[in-house]
Amino acid sequence: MEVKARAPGKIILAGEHAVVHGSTAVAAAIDLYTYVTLRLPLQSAAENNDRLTLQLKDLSLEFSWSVARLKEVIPFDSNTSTPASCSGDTLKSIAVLVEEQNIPEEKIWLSSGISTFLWLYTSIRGFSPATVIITTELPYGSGLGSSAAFCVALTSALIASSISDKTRGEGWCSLDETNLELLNKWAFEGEKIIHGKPSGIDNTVSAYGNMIKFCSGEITRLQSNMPLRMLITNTKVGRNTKALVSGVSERTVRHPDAMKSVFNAVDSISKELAAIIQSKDEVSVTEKEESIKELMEINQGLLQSMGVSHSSIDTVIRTTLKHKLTSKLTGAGGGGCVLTLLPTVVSGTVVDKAVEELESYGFQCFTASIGGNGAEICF
Ligand SMILES: Nc1ncnc2c1ncn2[C@@H]1O[C@H](COP(=O)(O)OP(=O)(O)OP(=O)(O)O)[C@@H](O)[C@H]1O
Ligand SMILES: C[C@@](O)(CCO)CC(=O)[O-]
Ligand SMILES: [Mg+2]
Repeated sequence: MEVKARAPGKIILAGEHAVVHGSTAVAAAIDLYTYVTLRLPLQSAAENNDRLTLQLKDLSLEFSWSVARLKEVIPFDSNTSTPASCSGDTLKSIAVLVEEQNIPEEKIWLSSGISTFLWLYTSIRGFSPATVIITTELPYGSGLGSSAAFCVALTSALIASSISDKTRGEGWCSLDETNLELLNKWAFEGEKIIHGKPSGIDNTVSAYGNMIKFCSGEITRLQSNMPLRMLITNTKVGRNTKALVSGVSERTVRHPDAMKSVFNAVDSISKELAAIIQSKDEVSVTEKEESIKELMEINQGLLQSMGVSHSSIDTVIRTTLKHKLTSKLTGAGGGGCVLTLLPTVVSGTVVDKAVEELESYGFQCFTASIGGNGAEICF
């Protein structure tokens, strides 16, 4: 039997990091996906194929464990109906299984993803043999939610494999609300292994799609009433969300009052941004874009004060400003991707010039459609 699933990456328009500390944030799905194919051997062939294999196709990497080895190392404390957190001890056991795979040193950043794979797979499907094939259109560790898309696509495929009513040949279809809620909870548990202390915004927007306002786990789906075009620039500076999130927490411990004010300011920015995007007033698109530009500028300043910007991000901001375009980092920062608002009045020539200059620094620029579908499955 074969099941496929896909889940989108995301951009955060306002509120990253502060959202971990209870502020509001606004995020939208983008049309770049992570795909998972789950192949289960036929019952009769299962005894001859007793391995769990993970293929990361884009990286030409394959990892494989015998089911007997998994049973030997992972304590069986899973329960398929209620998502639970991976305990520190289980994570240590899983780390042994990951180490045995001798991941190439230059790809060692994959370890947390592979641990997450083993945790989610064995928790949801137990110790059954399978081959799981993963491909992605998202850059790894760049602020576009590659970790969340990975967790959401994987849990979608795992949950879909146990759905009895499999309507075949109908192309991509969404999951029902109950399964969406379930897979989002599992994906959040997976994100905890990768991010340490995630807010849950990335897995939620990847699971549900569209554009959302998110605050302390509460989701409001936003209906955009204006065109919103963003240029995405990948600085290609590698970074790690877990380290950046913990850096902000440490700063908050050192300066609680100052950081509280920063988080409150971000909360106001996200709420104002959500209101502008949804507003049906007579205010012109140009005026709305001017307000969004200013909010992005203030948000970037506050991200700077949280210590999560980077010289490569500053270069993108300075370069786009030369062309009168406003930018802010998106996701965890520290390098990764930067968003630049492309107002409706801006000509293609201006954008082309800005892109040419950005690419001359070795950055990669692209656009993506904003606010599309969330997780989908296909039989
Ligand atoms: N397709 C994938 N296959 C395996 N592991 C993945 C995949 N995508 C992401 N990961 C794991 O997620 C890690 C990157 O997650 P991280 O949260 O640091 O960045 P991001 O999710 O791309 O950015 P952000 O969290 O800022 O949106 C990788 O180091 C890897 O462990
Ligand atoms: C930096 C952060 O706010 C967003 C990463 O895309 C972390 C999180 O919310 O989990
Ligand atoms: Mg992430």
